[in-house]
Amino acid sequence: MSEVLEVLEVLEVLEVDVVVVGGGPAGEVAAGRCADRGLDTVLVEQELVGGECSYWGCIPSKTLLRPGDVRAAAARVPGVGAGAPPDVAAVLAHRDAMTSSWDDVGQQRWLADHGVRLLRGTGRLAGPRRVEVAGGPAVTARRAVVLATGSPAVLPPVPGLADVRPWDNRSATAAKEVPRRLLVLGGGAVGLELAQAFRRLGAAEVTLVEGADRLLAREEPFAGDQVRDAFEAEGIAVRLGARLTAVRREGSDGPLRATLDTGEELAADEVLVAAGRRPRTGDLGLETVGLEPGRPVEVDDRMRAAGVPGEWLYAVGDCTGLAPLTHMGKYQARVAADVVTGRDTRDRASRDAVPRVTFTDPQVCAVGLTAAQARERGLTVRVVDVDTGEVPGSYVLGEGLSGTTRLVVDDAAGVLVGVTITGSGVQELLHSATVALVARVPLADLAHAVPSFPTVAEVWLHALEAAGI
Ligand SMILES: Cc1cc2nc3c(=O)[nH]c(=O)nc-3n(C[C@H](O)[C@H](O)[C@H](O)COP(=O)(O)OP(=O)(O)OC[C@H]3O[C@@H](n4cnc5c(N)ncnc54)[C@H](O)[C@@H]3O)c2cc1C
Ligand SMILES: NC(=O)c1ccc[n+]([C@@H]2O[C@H](COP(=O)([O-])OP(=O)(O)OC[C@H]3O[C@@H](n4cnc5c(N)ncnc54)[C@H](O)[C@@H]3O)[C@@H](O)[C@H]2O)c1
Repeated sequence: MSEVLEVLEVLEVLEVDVVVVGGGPAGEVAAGRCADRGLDTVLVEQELVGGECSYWGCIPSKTLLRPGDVRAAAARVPGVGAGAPPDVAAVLAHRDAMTSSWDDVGQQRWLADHGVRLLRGTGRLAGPRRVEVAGGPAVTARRAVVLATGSPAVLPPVPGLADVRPWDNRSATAAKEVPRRLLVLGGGAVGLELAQAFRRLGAAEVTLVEGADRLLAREEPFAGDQVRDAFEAEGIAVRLGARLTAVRREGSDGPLRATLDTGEELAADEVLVAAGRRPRTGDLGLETVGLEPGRPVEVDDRMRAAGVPGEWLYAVGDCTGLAPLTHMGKYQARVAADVVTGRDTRDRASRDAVPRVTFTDPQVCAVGLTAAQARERGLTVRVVDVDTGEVPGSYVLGEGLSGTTRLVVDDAAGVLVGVTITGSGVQELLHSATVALVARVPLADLAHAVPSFPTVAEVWLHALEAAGI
């Protein structure tokens, strides 16, 4: 691998079939699939191959949540109990192992195994089909350039916030210790997962501030309500419809003092900003191909950038602004690579069939549209709700498990357009809903997909019965 890099670095101009800019999950998959199909492919990455997900996103956050999840699950089983509090040093050491201590040698090996050449540096478009790499060669793509530059965290313009060394997802997921008092700004997936992870790892005070009037504002309203109830029950304070108006730190290393627009004053040791993401397209040379820097790269259903003639520019993952999730970026990358390699594939999922799991306890799993989103699109839908906990499969997992399973039914078409499942440890149930939705399985046929006894999947039986099937 290093030999290849050295060769690439001495060349000033390189011509290949495909250049992928950004080696997160989306870029890696795009590059790997193009190379697997025989295209000469270069991947340009300025930091670590593996991107946000592997080092500061999905993997460390799920690793930090896992000890609390296991203890909560054990606490629900009579005669077992939660056991001793987690050994934080061991948990953090495991997190380090799961992120390969922020070293991408394993990912480099993966690229090499697939025949992808890695070019380390910042890539920038320089007109059609051309990518300049800072400190390296300019690369011309005979067939395609794929943008996969991801998204950094947004820092809201709260007076004082930028000066108090706020945590973002990177500082939080790479934390060396658990703060005693943590203030979390934002009640989306990042804020919720990390608030619960740190609380369950021993943070004495966690306060979460959300500007909207509910948590997980894009999901069914009951989902955010159930998470809030669970958070408050385990000592996480939740402030809804509230905004930070000022933050300051006492001395250079002292505690934080935050003021909310409600007048409430909060003290904390760290503040985690989890207020959303923006596409990393500000300094990517988009203007050299007629696109606006800083905006999401809009794509069609072949993942081709809209408004760029010649069908050579593609975008996948968070930088498209479509569905900022690893699995969706990887899906879009498979579509893009298929199109680049001459297959007739279109994106059928990124707008209407996005599966999503917020890994809190209770988890919030959803695919497709909420009832409100379906109605906004002019669909006439019916909502069917049943209790996720009221099945024998749930009783045997432990006591007190509850949640809601909601089907959003389009009766005219006889299919589901949305499913939400809340409950503890229900993540693996979601894919059954995704299959039903994407394949547009008629509701009448779903009655013949028999869930095993005693599994939580029997909630499908109850839901279909409630739907009159
Ligand atoms: C705390 C947290 C938890 C998350 N948990 C989940 C989860 O459980 N499940 C899930 O599906 N999603 C999760 N996500 C979202 C997920 O991390 C992102 O959707 C995913 O990483 C996006 O992949 P990507 O390849 O588009 O971009 P990224 O992962 O951001 O990768 C982009 C890469 O491009 C590189 N790059 C950028 N610009 C350039 C340039 N000009 N030249 C060269 N290289 C460049 C960057 O260095 C980076 O490596 C989480 C996010 C966060 C913050
Ligand atoms: N489990 C998962 O799959 C997972 C986990 C983490 C992140 N992600 C992905 O990453 C994306 C980004 O997550 P996120 O949680 O950072 O963003 P988000 O957009 O989902 O949520 C941000 C929240 O912060 C609130 N907010 C913004 N500015 C605020 C302010 N000044 N004061 C108070 N509240 C404010 C917003 O109302 C919103 O509810 C998500 O959309 C998701 O796709 C996924």
